[in-house]
Amino acid sequence: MSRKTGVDWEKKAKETLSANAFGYLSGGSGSEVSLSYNIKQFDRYRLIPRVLREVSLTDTTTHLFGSSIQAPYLLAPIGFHTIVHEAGELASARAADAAGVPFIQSTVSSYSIEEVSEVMAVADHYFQLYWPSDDDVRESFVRRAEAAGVKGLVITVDTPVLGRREIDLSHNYFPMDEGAGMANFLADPVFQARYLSPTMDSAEVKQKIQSILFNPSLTFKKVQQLIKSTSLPVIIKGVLHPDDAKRCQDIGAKGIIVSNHGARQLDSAIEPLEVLSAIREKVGNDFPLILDGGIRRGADIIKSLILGADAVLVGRPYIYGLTGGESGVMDVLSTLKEDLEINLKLLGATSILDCHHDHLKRLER
Ligand SMILES: Cc1cc2nc3c(=O)[nH]c(=O)nc-3n(C[C@H](O)[C@H](O)[C@H](O)COP(=O)(O)O)c2cc1C
Ligand SMILES: O=C(O)C(=O)c1ccccc1
Repeated sequence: MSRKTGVDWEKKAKETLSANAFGYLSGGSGSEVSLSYNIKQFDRYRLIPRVLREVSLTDTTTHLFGSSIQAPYLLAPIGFHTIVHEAGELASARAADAAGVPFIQSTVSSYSIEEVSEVMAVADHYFQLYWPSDDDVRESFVRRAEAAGVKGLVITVDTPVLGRREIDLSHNYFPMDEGAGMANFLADPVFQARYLSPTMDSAEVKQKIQSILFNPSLTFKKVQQLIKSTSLPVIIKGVLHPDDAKRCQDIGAKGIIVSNHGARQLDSAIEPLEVLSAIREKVGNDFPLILDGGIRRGADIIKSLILGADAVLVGRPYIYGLTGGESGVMDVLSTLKEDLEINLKLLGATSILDCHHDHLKRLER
């Protein structure tokens, strides 16, 4: 990835983190075709500005799931933040809170749902669920998220198994080996009672977590049952086919995240922007769609919004920023906001609602 937001946090991450940790963060699956196309997807479109529009004031705020957010992006769920900085998710969540944009906490976070929820005062806190293959642990995670007051559940469905990431295989690296990503399990009463014993060493604990982390037998039906059983809105992450998007809508999901998991799951998975319009057409105008993968600049956000997204997720840029702790993440978020504001003005728009199809052209080549 060659594009940067503000300070070159990617370079800083590469220089300061171990090759193993940086490889894990930056890498994709298989031949990494999707990884490069996630960045290039935005270049197939050009923006057509309109002039003389009085753009001295620009408003980047929008509404998502009933909340006002300061800019149309959220921090993507990323596991294992303490491999980057000891303050981990607490720093990222505080930075999101300061920027007034939501933070989506991963199941494999290094601080628990309860600890992250404590540090978020203003912005929305979402919990991303990797559906454990043990139903009682899953149930316990959902009840804890409800009790902690999270805004919604994000269920990731593109990970029945982990994608094959050659960089990690070549390093024999798994971030849990650094003690990261286990907090939600270690703090869970059901997990503790069922899987932990005082004589266990850390290798055994990790093995227990990994043995239940993913669930290849998940179906629409099971997700529908969960939707019915919780008071929280459920958003489904990792959908790329319009018919799947429609099924998510039909089973009661409140929105979906159009995503190829930052090109880390299916090798050669299609770029999210390529399927966005068809998904929007299928689900209608009133169903929230969030796009992620390769968002690096304000113009990428504008193109996503024009093609049908209500908001986007930002992944790697902020996790690289976390090498500078909370202020590093804040720097990434404020640079992105500034870039979005400047580009809205240059487009001739005073708000994100002003971004329309007549501002966009898809290139033939
Ligand atoms: C290091 C890393 C860890 C990730 N961990 C998770 C995770 O725990 N849960 C999840 O749903 N997605 C996870 N993702 C995927 C992101 O939520 C998001 O889809 C992706 O990073 C977006 O692409 P971008 O990094 O190009 O912005 C992870 C991505 C990265 C880079
Ligand atoms: O790295 C990832 O993308 C990811 O989602 C993950 C989750 C759990 C274990 C390992 C990787």
